[in-house]
Amino acid sequence: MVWLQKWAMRQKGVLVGNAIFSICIGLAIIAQSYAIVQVVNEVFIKKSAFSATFPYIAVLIGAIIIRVICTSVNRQLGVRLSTNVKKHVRQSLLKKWQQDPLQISVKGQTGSKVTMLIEMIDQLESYYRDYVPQVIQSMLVPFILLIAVFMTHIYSGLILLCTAPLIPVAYIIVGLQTQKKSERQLKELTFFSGKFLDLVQGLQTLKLFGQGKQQREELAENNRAFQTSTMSILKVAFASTFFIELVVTLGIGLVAIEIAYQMITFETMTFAPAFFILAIAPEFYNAIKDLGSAFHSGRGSMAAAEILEEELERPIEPVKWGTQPLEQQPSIEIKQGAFQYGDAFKLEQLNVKVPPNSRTAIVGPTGQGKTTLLNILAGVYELTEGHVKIDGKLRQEVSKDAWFEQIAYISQHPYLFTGTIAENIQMKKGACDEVAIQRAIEQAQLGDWIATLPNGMHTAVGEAGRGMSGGEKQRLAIARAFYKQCTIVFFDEPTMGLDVQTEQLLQRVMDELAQTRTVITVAHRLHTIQQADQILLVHNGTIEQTGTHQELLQKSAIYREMVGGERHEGTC
Ligand SMILES: Nc1ncnc2c1ncn2[C@@H]1O[C@H](COP(=O)(O)OP(=O)(O)OP(=O)(O)O)[C@@H](O)[C@H]1O
Repeated sequence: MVWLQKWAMRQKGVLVGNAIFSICIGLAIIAQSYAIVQVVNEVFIKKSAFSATFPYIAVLIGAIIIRVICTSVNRQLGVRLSTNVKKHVRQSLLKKWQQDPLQISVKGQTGSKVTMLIEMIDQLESYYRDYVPQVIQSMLVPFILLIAVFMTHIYSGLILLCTAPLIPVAYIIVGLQTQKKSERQLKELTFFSGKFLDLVQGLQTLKLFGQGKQQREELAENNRAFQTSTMSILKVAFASTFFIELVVTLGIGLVAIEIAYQMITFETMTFAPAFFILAIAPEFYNAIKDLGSAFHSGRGSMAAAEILEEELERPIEPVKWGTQPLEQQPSIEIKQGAFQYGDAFKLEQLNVKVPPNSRTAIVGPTGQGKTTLLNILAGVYELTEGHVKIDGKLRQEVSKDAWFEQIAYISQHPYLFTGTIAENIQMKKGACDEVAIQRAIEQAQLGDWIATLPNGMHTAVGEAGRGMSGGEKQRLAIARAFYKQCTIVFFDEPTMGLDVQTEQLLQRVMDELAQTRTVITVAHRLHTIQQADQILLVHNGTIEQTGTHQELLQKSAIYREMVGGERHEGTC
């Protein structure tokens, strides 16, 4: 709530406009009621000529026009408020994610991020478009009407004053009851959207593993849970509407009885003020009641706000960069480094030296932090302790652009964009340097395969590389590294899925890449490991051993075990 208000307060001009037009609405209601009362008074009580009512009819028409215009302007101001706030929240979220897009992209579901950026921010709309303008209107209009009633007849004013708070009380009770439910509903929606996107992306894998039916049932179950929580919120909302209507009817009834006593029994009131109060009373309650419908939609925004606030406040540790250029193929060094994913997993006592133009293999049992170490070296993650040096300089002194110009990163599942093979290699759309791309294709040993394609390097690859084998995708990613003329290659070697021929082909390509470049590989294959100048054995949350293949065979039992497994099974 405070977070939502904070964003609204940044739009002071719109809020002041809302207040001014709300005061105008209050005054227009008084003028409208006064004019109606005077018309009836002139025609039925005073029995005047109809022409005597003309000035009041003019006031009545004027008041109605002003009321309609002010209400419409207030709505437009609400739309402007919500558009401005949504734009600013979206910008803040993007700005936060841009602090370290690499880190953000490797963490969490893509679907959840998309839901957060689009649907969740859209859910803020009802709070700013309906709720905030209505709160301002529902505070000012009843206040103005109450003053008018008090000035006309004090006891009627007191009845309105005593019964009116019951309406907000009902809303508060409903709000408290629905808060937890709407938070749960939103979490279910986020989970549902994320899961749906994941299922669509992984449809082929699920079908191949015969998991289609089970996933369909799970999705239906999530859908039912979302439906149930929506219905339980609606139930509370309907019950509250009944209670509020009861309060309004009783309030107007009490005012009417009191006025009747004043007019008939005590004869202390004439027709005109009595009718004026009766005309104002429903307007008074309606102005407070309108808050209700806006309040319900406002509550939905609060749950979204909580999730967005949490995301915006969540600290991220962006990798720190500086401005110094890199003039040569740099060395990389980690000194006394430590890294932690929340409380879950920790790597510590990291000490690594990677000289230029050397081959480093990162090995270790599964889940020990090999990819994490590769990501630290590549500048995807920041150390929580210690420091990284590039070319002898602290990483926070080196220019980020200079670093990313030097490196290529080949992950286990390289992403291929919609576009041609050439566009995928040069990593941008449009005209390309065909000679350089052809050279990279040949170096990545993709030439024969591309020659069989109808449009050669200009053949389109489908979204996410559909239509290409795992080995072809890997080689296309390697072609990117050749084309880029990088000096350091980070490679997360695929653990499985490549046939022996493709594997040998990849090895030859990697050997060629390594001739003039620094290559740092998460290695699973004996060939890669044996070729390395140094091997980092990641185990028990640290780099347990460093050395060549022969040295590690002598020093480490776990290494001997892993390499022994490789001889039999093909991978470590
Ligand atoms: N973004 C993340 N947030 C929290 N924990 C993570 C994250 N990424 C990885 N982990 C955890 O950190 C540990 C190390 O993961 P990492 O991928 O570096 O291991 P690995 O040795 O490369 O594994 P594998 O050989 O199976 O690829 C694992 O326990 C993993 O579950």
